[in-house]
Amino acid sequence: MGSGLSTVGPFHSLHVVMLGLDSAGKTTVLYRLKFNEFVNTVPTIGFNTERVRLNNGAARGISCHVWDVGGQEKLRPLWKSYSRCTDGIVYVVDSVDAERLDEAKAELHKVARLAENQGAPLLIIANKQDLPGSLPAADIEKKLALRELGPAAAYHVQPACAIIGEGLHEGMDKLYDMITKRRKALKQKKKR
Ligand SMILES: Nc1nc2c(ncn2[C@@H]2O[C@H](COP(=O)(O)OP(=O)(O)OP(=O)(O)O)[C@@H](O)[C@H]2O)c(=O)[nH]1
Ligand SMILES: [Mg+2]
Repeated sequence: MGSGLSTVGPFHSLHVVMLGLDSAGKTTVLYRLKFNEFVNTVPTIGFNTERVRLNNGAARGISCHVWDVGGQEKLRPLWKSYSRCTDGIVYVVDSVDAERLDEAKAELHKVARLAENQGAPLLIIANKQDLPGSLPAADIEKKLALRELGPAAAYHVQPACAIIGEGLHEGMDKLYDMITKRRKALKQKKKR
């Protein structure tokens, strides 16, 4: 896994873990980012991992090692070990599954509050925006109570559709930006 403080530059790789409830769309996101095409998925038992080349904004050309961990309830105890020392966390939410947003919130807060994840930038992917009745990003932000993660928590909520790939690279660019800002801040702190 990543050092959490690895040098970010064109010749270095980011390590990111992707979490979220079962069927949120994590594996669809992973293969969309990797192959730029829709891949029909089956529920993940264990994890998938791919190196992805980012292609948007300042993140263009950066290689990102993404770990996609199964979201079924029995697999969630694994999240802790996969998120340890990661550069950032991608949390995928099904924007039409309003009934399970409380559950999504509880699982997210559990992971974000782990001591080793304190300060790890968080990209929320508000997925399935193509479906009627999908909640907008602002509603997802409220329902997940992201502000309760504390004033220092860096996060961004990105509306997306993993089926066609809309919003994914924009979101990863935002995550990259948060990761580089955090790195700079930590460096400054060390100097003092
Ligand atoms: N309409 C729509 N369906 C999507 C989207 N993203 C994923 N899906 C569908 O949602 C279902 C679940 O997707 P997965 O990627 O397997 O979900 P997952 O989060 O990896 O699930 P687990 O592996 O069980 O944790 C699949 O049928 C996908 O095709 C989207 O943006 N829009
Ligand atoms: Mg999966």
